[in-house]
Amino acid sequence: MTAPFTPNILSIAGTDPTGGAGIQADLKSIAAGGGYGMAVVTALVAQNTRGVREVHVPDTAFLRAQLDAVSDDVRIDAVKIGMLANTEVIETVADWLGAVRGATAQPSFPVVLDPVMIAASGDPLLAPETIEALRRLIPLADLVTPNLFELAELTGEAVAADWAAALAQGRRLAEATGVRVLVKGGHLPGESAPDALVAPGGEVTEFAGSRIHTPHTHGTGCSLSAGVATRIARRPGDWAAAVGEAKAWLRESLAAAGELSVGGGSGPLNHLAGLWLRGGLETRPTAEAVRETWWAGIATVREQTEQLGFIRGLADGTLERAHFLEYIAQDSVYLHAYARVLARVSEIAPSPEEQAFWARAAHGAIMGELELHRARLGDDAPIHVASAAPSAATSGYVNHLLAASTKDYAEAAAAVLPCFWVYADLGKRLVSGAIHARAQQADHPYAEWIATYDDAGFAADNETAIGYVTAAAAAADAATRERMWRAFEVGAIWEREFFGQTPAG
Ligand SMILES: Nc1ncnc2c1ncn2[C@@H]1O[C@H](COP(=O)(O)OP(=O)(O)O)[C@@H](O)[C@H]1O
Ligand SMILES: Cc1ncc(COP(=O)(O)OP(=O)(O)O)c(N)n1
Repeated sequence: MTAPFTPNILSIAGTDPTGGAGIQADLKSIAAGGGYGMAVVTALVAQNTRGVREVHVPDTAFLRAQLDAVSDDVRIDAVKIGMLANTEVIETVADWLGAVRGATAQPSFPVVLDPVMIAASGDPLLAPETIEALRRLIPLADLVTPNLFELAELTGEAVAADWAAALAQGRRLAEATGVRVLVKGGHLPGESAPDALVAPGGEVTEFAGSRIHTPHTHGTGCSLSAGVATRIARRPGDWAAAVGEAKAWLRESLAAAGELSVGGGSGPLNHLAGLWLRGGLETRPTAEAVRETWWAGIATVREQTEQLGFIRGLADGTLERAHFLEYIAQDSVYLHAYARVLARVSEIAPSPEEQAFWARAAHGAIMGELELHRARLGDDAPIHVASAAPSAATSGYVNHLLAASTKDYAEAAAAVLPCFWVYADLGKRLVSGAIHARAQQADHPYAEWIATYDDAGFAADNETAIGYVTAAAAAADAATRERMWRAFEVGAIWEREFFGQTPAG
């Protein structure tokens, strides 16, 4: 699976410490649209949901330093410009755009300009004498997104009283500047809140929308423009799609604004409501993390298994043959049932690859292993060994597997995994002499049996089984993952009980 393209989106705007407008809103909007958000602050605004209290505009040399810090290091895929406060700020941003956009280090990127002038509360966010400088900035943008008041200021006309008048003003602005205009109808009276893209040639693409009845519209313009910048970076050139998708997202965020409880005035959008609804809040581990956690989770059981008299005796060669044969007999009984469970796992596997893998494992268990065991029993095996009744440990283990196999694929596959993983690990440690050096000597009484653990094919199958089960666990919801872990853990405990069932302990 290829990773989705995550565009780097830079917001150049003022702040809102309550998080509803300005840079704080932009970053949420960018994240909600699938972008990586970056922010250069033009002005620090002491505001909340009720209004603006104070504005502090830092030295523009520092503004330029922030802009350069970003462009000297990071590929910029789109820029959204919001509050610019005064002429000096506008000119600093214009100079920086002229210097970096299209330069070798920074290929051209789209610019969305939200010509912020006043907050919804009526407080000014741009010095009035600055309108002319803002008009000069527009040709550097690819899209300008004025609300009705800003449109009127930029065209030098009265505020449009209806949608037709707003569109006509938008056409005049687009023609005069040569830049496409997004005319926004959020401040229109009535039941509709339409928007329209107006191209410099006069072509209009309308985006209808009914009015959402909520007082919480703080930061809609900021959020929409940042959302369009994010989407145009993902789909270069398709402005209609970028606006359409951003508006759809804005509408669901506006509709969910009432779920928040932020301030006593006009509250913010619920920027991530749609994502939370569809994706939830749960963090899912990677398959690698599941592998690590589960293996560590059965560390004590694995250690106890390795300390069993049976395993120590098998390693150092002191295991009594009668106990060995008893184990082999129970293993044969177990493998009959295990093969059936593996066949069931294959039957309910979600992909043909997994289906084939588990079916092959079932075949291996019933054929290869049983043949091996028959051969291992030898002439001295008492008759009853070949047709042994299941012991308590064997029955317990088999019942656990059978019960899991009546559940879903996730739980069934997790239950059968310890028989791959614990067995393969124990075998590797036995063969390598890690449990006892004697296990590596050719005259070891169980040398031939120990050698069977050193099987590259089984080691590869073990990795495949771990891969399928941990991937299923990583993709599962928390409750299913917990059931899988329990099935796996209990399976590992039964592995220990199974190895420890002979009088060797
Ligand atoms: N009550 C509302 N219902 C539906 N959409 C709205 C509402 N208020 C604003 N919008 C939408 O929010 C976006 C911003 O519009 P607007 O409020 O006009 O700009 P600004 O926030 O810059 O003043 C537009 O897409 C507009 O259609
Ligand atoms: C720092 C800052 N920038 C812009 C605005 C205006 O945001 P807008 O999206 O137009 O929403 P309202 O505030 O008008 O509801 C702002 N308030 N602060």
